[in-house]
Amino acid sequence: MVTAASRKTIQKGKLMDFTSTVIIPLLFGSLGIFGLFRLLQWMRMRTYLQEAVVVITGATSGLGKECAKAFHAAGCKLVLCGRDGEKLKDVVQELSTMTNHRKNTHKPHTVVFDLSDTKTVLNAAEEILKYLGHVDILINNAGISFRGTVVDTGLDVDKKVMETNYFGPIALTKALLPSMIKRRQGHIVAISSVQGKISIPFRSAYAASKHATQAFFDCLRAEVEQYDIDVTVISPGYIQTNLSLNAVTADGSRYGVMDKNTAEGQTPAEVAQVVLSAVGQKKKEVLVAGLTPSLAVYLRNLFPSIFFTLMATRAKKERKAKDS
Ligand SMILES: NC(=O)C1=CN([C@@H]2O[C@H](COP(=O)(O)OP(=O)(O)OC[C@H]3O[C@@H](n4cnc5c(N)ncnc54)[C@H](OP(=O)(O)O)[C@@H]3O)[C@@H](O)[C@H]2O)C=CC1
Ligand SMILES: CCCCCCCCCCCCCCCC(=O)OCC(=O)COP(=O)(O)O
Repeated sequence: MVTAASRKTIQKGKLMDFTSTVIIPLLFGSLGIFGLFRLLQWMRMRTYLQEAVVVITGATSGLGKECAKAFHAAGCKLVLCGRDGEKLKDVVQELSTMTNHRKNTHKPHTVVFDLSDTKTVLNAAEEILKYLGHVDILINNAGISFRGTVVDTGLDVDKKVMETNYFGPIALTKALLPSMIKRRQGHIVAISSVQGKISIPFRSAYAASKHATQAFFDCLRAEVEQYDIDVTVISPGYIQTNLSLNAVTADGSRYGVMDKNTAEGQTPAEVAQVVLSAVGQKKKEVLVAGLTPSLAVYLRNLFPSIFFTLMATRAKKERKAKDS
């Protein structure tokens, strides 16, 4: 006779059998497949980056310097670009003392030029190609920010920000592109910003330059896919760098303030790892930001009028705080 208690024991036994024969193998199988997938991804990325010629602009500080460390440790042949030769030498020296990397690293080459001066940009591209023969990955990182109202800002300031953040990087990209097309190989990276996707008050020149960056490199991606050239646009939120200190103001002077948002942002080393992995995985675009900036991007696209109202309120509040 089958009692209620023995029926329960049979059911429990069946459940245990099911768990040990189906659920557990399935779980371990999935973990195994996931692990294998990650391992293959890592190996592909390692092969892609090892020995790759990587040009990084704005390598003297902040995100550019951390990218230099990350790509150097990955075995890339670096070309570090900046305005200040001495600062670049210091970065090279710092890289040579790095110990936590694999053995096959390379001493970086340095190129000094000002991105806001197109002629020097073109000379630099020529020098890079002459010295290394080709470029595998170009990381357009250098940039400056801006603080000021539209009404008080001279056009020369708008132009300066556009020259540094937009015309300089696109000039360098255009100068290196033909050799990439010829080789049917290359990867162009643009360090944009969340402000390439949303515009916030008192950042007109900066947000405009980053929107232009986003648009240009999106067009480029579509045009060069046929030559097997990749384009990655990275849009970070706040990073703990000198960006706000070095920002230019309405009258052209240096802002010189470390903003709270900047000081509380992600570390440049964290963001550099995201850049490395995005490049290694040939991602088309990556938003690297906290919850509020990420939500702001969605809000701008899904409910623009709410976003515009919030920005107008923010502008009034900031203006009031400044005036008082
Ligand atoms: N920090 C942040 O919160 C965020 C930064 N970004 C972007 O990250 C990128 C790197 O900035 P970040 O590291 O934060 O700031 P930093 O000010 O620390 O670094 C900027 C770099 O750009 C270089 N640079 C500036 N102007 C020129 C120029 N005319 N010619 C050549 N190089 C120049 C600087 O060189 P020098 O040492 O000579 O001044 C420096 O190496 C920028 O494109 C920025 O817009 C994006 C989102 C957020
Ligand atoms: C559904 C709820 C949505 C809530 C959204 C609220 C919107 C609030 C506005 C948030 C604005 C975020 C701005 C982020 C800007 C940013 O991360 O910029 C990165 C930079 O490039 C920094 O440069 P800066 O010179 O401005 O320091």
